[in-house]
Amino acid sequence: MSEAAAELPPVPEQAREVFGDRFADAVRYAELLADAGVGRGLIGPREVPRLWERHLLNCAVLSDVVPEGIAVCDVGSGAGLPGIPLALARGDLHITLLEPLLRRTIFLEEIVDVLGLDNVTVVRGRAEEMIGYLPPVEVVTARAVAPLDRLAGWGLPLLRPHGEMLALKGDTAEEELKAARAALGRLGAVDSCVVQAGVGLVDPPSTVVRVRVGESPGGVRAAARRARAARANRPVRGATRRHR
Ligand SMILES: C[S@@+](CC[C@H](N)C(=O)[O-])C[C@H]1O[C@@H](n2cnc3c(N)ncnc32)[C@H](O)[C@@H]1O
Repeated sequence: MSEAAAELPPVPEQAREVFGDRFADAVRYAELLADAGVGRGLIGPREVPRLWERHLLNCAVLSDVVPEGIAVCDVGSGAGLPGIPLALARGDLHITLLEPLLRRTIFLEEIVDVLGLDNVTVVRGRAEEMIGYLPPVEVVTARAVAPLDRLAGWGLPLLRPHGEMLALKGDTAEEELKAARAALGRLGAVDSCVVQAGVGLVDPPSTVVRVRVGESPGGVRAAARRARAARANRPVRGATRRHR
């Protein structure tokens, strides 16, 4: 065990409730993050003592606001947050982990294999280049990827009509939403608000900016044109991999 992995705190009681029959896999994921994740520079060693509260549980409780049996795209998944905890908590979802950096997608592929996550696909690429290339999804998730207006420019065009983007944000969520409202409108958002997830389960609850698009997510055609041009100059790297 690495020095960082030795810092892993005891598993909190709520983890059993949140992860249900995938509890043991969630523990394994925490261990892999603390060990290989830190060793390969995908997560800071200082995060290890708070891996459960601040990362695994905080992300898994997104489950509260995700409908059943739908397709989700986690934009800028990094070491798998929030996509992996969500996939563990919710075997009914089909989750694509979208991440541009090769060493991160390699780690994600390994995690998917080790945990036997047959509801997860790893795709290497930048969100703005995937518009019109990835099948549209009902929900886009993201944490710590970009300010809300930029994130919306990448995430909303990946949605189906009436889909939602769920962005995990901190204390500045209301402020960010206020500042981004005009941009969201131009991108076809018809509703946006800040909600709490995991109330009574995690303390503090996770703060989620929820942005819903209408019948036709605005700017999709133009964004798809830009994405096609970007892909033509820089072909999509790596393969889309479906785990069954
Ligand atoms: C600060 S990390 C956050 C990772 C993870 N979501 C988390 O919360 O730990 C931001 C991630 O977004 C990815 N990223 C940056 N620009 C992106 C883009 N245009 N499309 C998709 N992912 C992007 C980066 O490669 C990186 O893995």
